[in-house]
Amino acid sequence: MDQSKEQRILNSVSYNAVKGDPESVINCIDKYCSQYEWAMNVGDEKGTILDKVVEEADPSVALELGTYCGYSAIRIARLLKPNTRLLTIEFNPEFASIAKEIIEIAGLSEKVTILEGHSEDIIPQLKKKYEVETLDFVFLDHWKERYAPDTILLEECGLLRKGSILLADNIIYPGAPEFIKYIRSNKRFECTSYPSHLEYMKVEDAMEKAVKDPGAAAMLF
Ligand SMILES: Nc1ncnc2c1ncn2CCCCCNC(=O)c1cc(-c2ccc(F)cc2)cc(O)c1O
Ligand SMILES: [Mg+2]
Repeated sequence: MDQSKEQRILNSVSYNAVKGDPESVINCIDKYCSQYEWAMNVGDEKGTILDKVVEEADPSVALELGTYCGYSAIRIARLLKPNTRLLTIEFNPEFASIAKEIIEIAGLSEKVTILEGHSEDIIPQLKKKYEVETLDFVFLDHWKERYAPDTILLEECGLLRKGSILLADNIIYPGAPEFIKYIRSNKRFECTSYPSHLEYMKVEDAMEKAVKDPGAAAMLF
């Protein structure tokens, strides 16, 4: 049976990347996906925005929705401090298994836990089953029509605190209009748009940052 594109990405990382070096894994995936086969990794241009927001959040517990091949999980986890962790939810079992191997090659398996299943099923389990109190940072990069309902679900499950930072990919392309409508009209979130481009393409895209109750967090210190 022919290999999948995701398996070919893993082959390229396994052959070309330096084991234990997250930067070399990131560069290898970006090189492969810009030169040979486009794939829906966040990419280097939007990845730089992701890096800056992760550094701003300096999370103890981070959540990613939509692991895919693990590219953004590696970008996030490589910036995390000791004794902090990233939980990432992936619905597609093949993607989850490929991501696990690529994250292992990057040497970040200790910091990243891949949870296989639907975000709407796993989010309600985070507190009890995965010992999460609240989430400091959430990266939304799964089905675009799930961004809004899953943000509401995170709230309902008491997983967001004052100052929790959400960052959403693909606001322009493929687009997440319901999420933008919801989050920008919600007074409890302070939103910022970061114009960019679709990964590996000249197509316009953007990321949206939403900070929960920012003022309140600031008043605490
Ligand atoms: N309920 C759940 N829970 C967890 N995972 C779940 C889920 N439900 C689904 N999934 C699994 C995620 C499915 C992939 C999500 N990402 C995308 O769909 C995506 C697509 C493009 C794209 C752009 C131009 C094109 F021409 C074609 C595609 C770019 C991106 O950056 C993307 O993130
Ligand atoms: Mg995306």
